[in-house]
Amino acid sequence: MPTKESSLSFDASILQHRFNIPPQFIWPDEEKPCPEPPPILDVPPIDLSAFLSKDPNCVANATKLVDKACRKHGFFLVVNHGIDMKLIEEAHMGMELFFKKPIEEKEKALRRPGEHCGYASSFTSRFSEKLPWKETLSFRYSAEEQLSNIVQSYFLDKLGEDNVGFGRVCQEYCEAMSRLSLNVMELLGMSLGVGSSYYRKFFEGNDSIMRLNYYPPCQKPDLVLGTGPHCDPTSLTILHQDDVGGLEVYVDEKWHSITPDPQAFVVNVGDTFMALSNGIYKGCLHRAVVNNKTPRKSLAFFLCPKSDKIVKPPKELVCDENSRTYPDFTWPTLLEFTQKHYRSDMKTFEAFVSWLGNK
Ligand SMILES: C=C1C[C@]23C[C@H]1CC[C@H]2[C@]1(C)CCC[C@@](C)(C(=O)O)[C@H]1[C@@H]3C(=O)O
Ligand SMILES: O=C(O)CCC(=O)C(=O)O
Ligand SMILES: [Fe+2]
Repeated sequence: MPTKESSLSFDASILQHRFNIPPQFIWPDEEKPCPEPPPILDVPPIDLSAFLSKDPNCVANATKLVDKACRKHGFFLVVNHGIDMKLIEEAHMGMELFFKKPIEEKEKALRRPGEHCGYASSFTSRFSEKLPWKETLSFRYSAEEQLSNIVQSYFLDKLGEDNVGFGRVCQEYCEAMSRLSLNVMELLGMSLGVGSSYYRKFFEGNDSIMRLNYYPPCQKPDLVLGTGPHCDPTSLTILHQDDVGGLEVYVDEKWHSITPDPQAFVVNVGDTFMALSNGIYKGCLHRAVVNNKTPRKSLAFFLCPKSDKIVKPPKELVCDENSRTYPDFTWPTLLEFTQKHYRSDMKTFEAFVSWLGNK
């Protein structure tokens, strides 16, 4: 994990107008964006309220669609989710205002080496090549009662009074995402045949990560990537993208785009849930491309278990035909691996398992 300090700071307000892209941002030919717009992935929207109504036909339909999607690529859309559109719009507006602030103000929350929270501008001090064309702000959310104001306190402490209003919006947004995640965990539990409460209980006290992604325009969008190809090492990602487009998923040996739908959340399985399902459901490969005209924003809620939870599949999913696929681990160990030892990509979990074995 290269951590040498780089003199280059990704001041989006400057870089987005440059035609000569610094080489650190240029990806190798085999990883560059597709020369032509990729095909659209046909992802069936899952009606979450219908599933939660417990109507047998709705439950059967939702679990069938989720099971097929998660065995194949780990992505699905959730609609009729019950999250207030006003809250989503407030989060996007707050993000727009935050990332337009002067870099000196954003860097009050600068991510420190080895930590996952904070503001980062394309990780210039973290990686020395294939830099992502994005700014991010990441912070911790906990569903535990005694940490019920952790998000707003983070904004006040790191970014000051001016940002406390946005901190309140992010606090409410994370609470809504936590509720939504637990409902999706009921759906995944039913789809895997272990019942609606198994995974819901596992994530009740979740200790998750919220990430705001801001992708400035780039004058040479075919040379760079907003976010490089990867599987999320976390358990479940609930992502809301704006209407610009740029999220791509690797399915059937080729990249596909996910059409933006403001009424929908994109949900994807991460490596940790892959382990919780004993490899039955797959974490899937995805990335984000940028364009030369419009900034793109996405809100990514990464559901993670409490630090003391042992990640292992329920016994119902372990049998002679499907023996244990991965060793027991805790999420903080995998998180530390991604922050201090390995840059997450499409092979993170494989690298983590061998690193664990050699510890
Ligand atoms: C635990 C995490 C590490 C990353 C943020 C969350 C889940 C996704 C990971 C990430 C986005 C995968 C691509 C590489 C990465 C470095 C990035 O582009 O931001 C990853 C995040 C991280 O390590 O900060
Ligand atoms: O911005 C997007 O659409 C994808 C971002 C992503 O994959 C991530 O932050 O893990
Ligand atoms: Fe991701």
